[in-house]
Amino acid sequence: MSLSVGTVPSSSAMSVDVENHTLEAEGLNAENHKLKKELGWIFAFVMPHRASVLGLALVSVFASSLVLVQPWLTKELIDSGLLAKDFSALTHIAMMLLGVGFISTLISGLTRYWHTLISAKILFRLRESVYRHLQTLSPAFYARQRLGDVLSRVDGDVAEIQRFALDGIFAAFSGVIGLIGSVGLLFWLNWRLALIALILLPVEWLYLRMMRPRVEKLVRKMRERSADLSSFLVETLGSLKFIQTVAREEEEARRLSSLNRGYLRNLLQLQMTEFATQAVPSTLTSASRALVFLVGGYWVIEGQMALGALIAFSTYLGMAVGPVQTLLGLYLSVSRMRVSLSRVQALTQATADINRNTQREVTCKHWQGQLAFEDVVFTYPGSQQTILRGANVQIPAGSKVGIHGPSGTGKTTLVDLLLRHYDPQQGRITIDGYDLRDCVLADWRRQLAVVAQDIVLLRGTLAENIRYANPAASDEALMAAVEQAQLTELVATLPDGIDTPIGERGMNLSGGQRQRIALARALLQKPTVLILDEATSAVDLAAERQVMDVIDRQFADCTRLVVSHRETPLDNADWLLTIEQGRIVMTSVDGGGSYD
Ligand SMILES: Nc1ncnc2c1ncn2[C@@H]1O[C@H](COP(=O)(O)OP(=O)(O)OP(=O)(O)O)[C@@H](O)[C@H]1O
Repeated sequence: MSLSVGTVPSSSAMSVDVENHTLEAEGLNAENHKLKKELGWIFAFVMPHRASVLGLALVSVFASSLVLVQPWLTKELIDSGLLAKDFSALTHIAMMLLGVGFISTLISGLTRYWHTLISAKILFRLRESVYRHLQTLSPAFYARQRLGDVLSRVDGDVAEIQRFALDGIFAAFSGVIGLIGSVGLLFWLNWRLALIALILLPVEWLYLRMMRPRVEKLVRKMRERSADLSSFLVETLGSLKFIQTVAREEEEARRLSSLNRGYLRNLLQLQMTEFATQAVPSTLTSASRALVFLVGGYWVIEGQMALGALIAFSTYLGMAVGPVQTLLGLYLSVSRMRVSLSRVQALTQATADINRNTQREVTCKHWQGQLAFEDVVFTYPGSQQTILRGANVQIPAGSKVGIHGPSGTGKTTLVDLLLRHYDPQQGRITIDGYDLRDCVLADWRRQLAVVAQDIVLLRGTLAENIRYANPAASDEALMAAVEQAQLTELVATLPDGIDTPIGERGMNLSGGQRQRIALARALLQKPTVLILDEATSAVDLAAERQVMDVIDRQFADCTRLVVSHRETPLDNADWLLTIEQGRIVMTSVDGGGSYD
């Protein structure tokens, strides 16, 4: 697997720091050709919305052009109103100015809504694409990569890109046009008219004060939504191996879409409230401008004020300040966006350890459960240590195989190869004679139930957790699984029975209870192959005996692979399997022979 975002050994703070610098340096050192590639990548997400983006750009050009109408109105005001000494024309043009201000405000509200909608859609498409990619990566990626860092890229950096798309590009658009329009109109200021222009300022200030708590409330709500999103990502990405095992990637991606929709609703609400907060002051500014023309125009007619001063004042008031500030702010946004773009794209360049696309697409639903390793050679990507060196074994369907032996010989590696978290470099692993690489991945993984030492429980009710690998299971099947896994007593003690939320990661349950939940889940899944990987190591011998009795009884028809250092789980095994110097040795418990 190649990963360009760097790796972080968890034990050393110093190396974490070094890795962070490497990550940042990579983002900052993005050269021109890289930027081109990155922009090309982002363009793919913009393309589906090209018609909206084009429409939005045109509306923005129109809105910016409206600003330029004002000098023209000024000219009309001088020629037709002041020089002609026509007070009614003067009033008429002042009303037109007010109208232009009003239309501009309306258009900017519309474009803000439109900007938010389009940029959010692009952002979510981008985020969902990155998330789907992360779902395909193997456990080795998450063992090397800090989850928080992944999260900050998927969340914060993607948001930074959106912020740029939302505020930056279109602000630059109107800023440049506004600046070009206003450059020729900068003249002198008139202090008396300035006072008149500022007369509505206290009203604007009072209004902003009134609106502030409302905006704050919405921003807080927004942050909570954002925290929900982060929690979802941390929870599911942290449990991805399990989610892959039960082939629920699609459902998780859909949950993300639904969170995104909630986020979008809040985002639009916030944006519109912020818009309303700014719209009133800006309308009042337009009114001030009209007042300036009325009073200033009157003074000019009365000979109390120079005509040039009035023109300079009005144009300065309307156009000079905003665009310059916008463009300066944009300068900083571009560099922030560039770093974020490169950080996000680096995630998508991490490649999976297996090829998910099969040539033959074997989808048989009625596996017998005969497993075979044929000349399997396997080394972890990036590792020097070869774990399997030409391993051969045939595991008969429906047999119970105890896998034991010294630590670190590769027992868990065998399980991960069966689950296709990795593929062997040489040889093949088969189910009923079919190469696992020819089976549809999700189909194959649904045939395997794994009960490991760390039981994965997700936020939700007990019933939802038991149903996780088989959400379509009937209530009767669910209750039967509960009974077979000896969970009836626990269900009776819970306040809402099987519908009681069991909390994040099942914190309030004992090891034995968690194990039984995992068993009930496996029972409901009706697997072809059951894998127990040190599943009972956290409970005492009596509980272990009980759990193993349930397993031997309820999964008698499944091919059972039991990885354990203890003896009880291996009782009643048909075969015992060990890995010795990269080769698999399997001996019959009856002394009937061995397989190497
Ligand atoms: N992602 C990985 N990258 C590189 N090496 C790994 C990785 N995972 C495991 N290993 C190494 O592969 C070897 C076999 O590990 P594995 O977990 O399969 O052993 P095990 O027999 O299950 O051990 P235990 O009995 O302690 O659970 C070990 O030396 C381990 O350090």
